[in-house]
Amino acid sequence: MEAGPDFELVLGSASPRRRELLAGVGLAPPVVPADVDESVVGRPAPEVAAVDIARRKARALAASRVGAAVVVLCADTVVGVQDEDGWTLLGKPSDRDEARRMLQRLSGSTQVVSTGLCVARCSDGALFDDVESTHVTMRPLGPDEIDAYLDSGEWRDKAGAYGIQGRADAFVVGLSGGGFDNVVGLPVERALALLERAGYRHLPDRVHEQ
Ligand SMILES: Cc1cn([C@H]2C[C@H](O)[C@@H](COP(=O)(O)OP(=O)(O)OP(=O)(O)O)O2)c(=O)[nH]c1=O
Repeated sequence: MEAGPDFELVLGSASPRRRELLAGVGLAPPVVPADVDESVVGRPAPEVAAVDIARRKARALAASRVGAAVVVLCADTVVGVQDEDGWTLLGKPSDRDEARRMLQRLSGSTQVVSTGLCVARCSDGALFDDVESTHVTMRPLGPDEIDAYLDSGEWRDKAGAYGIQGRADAFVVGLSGGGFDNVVGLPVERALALLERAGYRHLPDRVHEQ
């Protein structure tokens, strides 16, 4: 017999992609976005920054639910490119010009897309985190192609100014080391495993079968 509280799940994210990915495995939790400072200090590796920001989101949402039988799942997706000076992290572009610069930087290179996960168990304040990283290689993009992509508007609200789940799929020539779902914003199997660690019981059956 399972012991412990029967936790309610809350998705701490405004991202429609995360909601859809969870819905794909039969989970439709209520959504409560976290509003936190997503800035990073120095030049951390993308997996470090992604977990750090996901933890900030989870802590912020747990703070108003102290002692409740609730687990809050938060995530953060960061695109990182590395050169001789270290990592440059690309978050969500603030405007079209920044989106253009990001796409020019990503053109013809391999980037690391990391999604950090953090589950806050509000009953006792425990935090559980994990991260997945996917290497994404883009072919060289011409200026006209970048302009056409910017016209589509798909760059908005997406780390690195592109969505692999849309037209930018045509830019990608290689994917390794992690999942497609991770690039879209939520490594689903990893998120389910983390929820299980936190004591959430209402997971899709296949998690328990592993
Ligand atoms: C690289 C990439 C990112 N993205 C998205 C996933 C995330 O929604 C977004 C990165 O921003 P995040 O700050 O991780 O998430 P968010 O602001 O959308 O939502 P919240 O903070 O409330 O959880 O970029 C794609 O949809 N496709 C892609 O190919």
